[in-house]
Amino acid sequence: MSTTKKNLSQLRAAIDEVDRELLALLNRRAGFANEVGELKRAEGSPVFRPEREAQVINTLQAANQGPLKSENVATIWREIMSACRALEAPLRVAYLGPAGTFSEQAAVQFFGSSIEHVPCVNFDEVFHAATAGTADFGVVPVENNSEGVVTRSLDLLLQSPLHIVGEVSLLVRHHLLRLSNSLEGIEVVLAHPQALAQCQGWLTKHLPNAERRAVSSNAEGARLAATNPAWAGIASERAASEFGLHVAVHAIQDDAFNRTRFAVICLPQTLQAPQASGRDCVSLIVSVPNRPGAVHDILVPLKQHGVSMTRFESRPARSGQWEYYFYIDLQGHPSQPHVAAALKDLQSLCAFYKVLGTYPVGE
Ligand SMILES: O=C(O)C(=O)C[C@]1(C(=O)O)C=C[C@@H](O)C=C1
Repeated sequence: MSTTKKNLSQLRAAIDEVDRELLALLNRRAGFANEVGELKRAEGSPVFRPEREAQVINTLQAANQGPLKSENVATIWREIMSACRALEAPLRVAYLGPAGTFSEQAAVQFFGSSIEHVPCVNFDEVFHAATAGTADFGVVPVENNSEGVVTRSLDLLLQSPLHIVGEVSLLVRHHLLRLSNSLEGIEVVLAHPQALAQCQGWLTKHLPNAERRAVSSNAEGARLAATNPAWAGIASERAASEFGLHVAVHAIQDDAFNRTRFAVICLPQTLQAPQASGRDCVSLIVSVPNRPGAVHDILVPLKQHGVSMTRFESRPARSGQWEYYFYIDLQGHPSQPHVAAALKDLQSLCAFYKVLGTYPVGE
């Protein structure tokens, strides 16, 4: 029979003691990261090493004996490494702002919260910031599982020197935000066109007479909704607290599992393609000669070499002809011989071939 059960104040004292030890250990870790930063500065190598961060988390998850859950281990160490990284050099990340957008949430989910925020007014500016060097990385949405591709992002990827080094998938819940807590008297609903589209069923049913007004971002819609009691925005809870609004109705998106995939982009000199992580993806843009069977032909090398295609999208080439660019995602890493062979054969069949990036598959 145990007579040594601790009471609340004893347990809190034990927690305080562990926290002091943790703090000392974390600062020791941060000291090593500082030294890594000095080495990297001396050799001019990139501070952010996603494959190393993935390795740290995988090793700890494998060693974890609980009671902490595996996903908590990942969340905690993502933040620890974000803080250590920030000691090595500040990481500037551009995304569609203002504060409170899902793009900002995606940036923090990928890099942790110790980053310098570079909010931009549109996707073009995100690409420009990462190209011109006012940001080290950009985070842009590329696809939503209910609305399909984000066409502007895809078109910008075609023209840009930036490559994709990572992806984040975010469960997107849209809330109806306004100054009051009811649906009475809403005349205008303001949001990004993607959000309006993702909530169109709900809006038609519950606010059939309200005007739907497209604005540059959901957070901008929320900001405007805070200026007029007859206006409502569609945005995140974060945006509600940012602009002092009520969540009048939670989760109004038509698809309960509404997910958006974001690409993390940068110049190749900022970060080269991450090494193989074991679960990787290659993104390509190709076009084929305008002849019968050409689209079918590009699928043949994939089948021959046993490479799975996880995405196939088309965008008009705007050549005045009925020509298209195809956006293709393949499973694997070019360091794997069967993937390298498939890419080589595929390239030989294409009139245009651009590798957008090779990166670990997002969660
Ligand atoms: O191992 C490195 O290269 C580090 O800079 C250290 C560290 C870490 O905190 O563990 C920090 C940043 C990198 O993205 C990867 C890992």
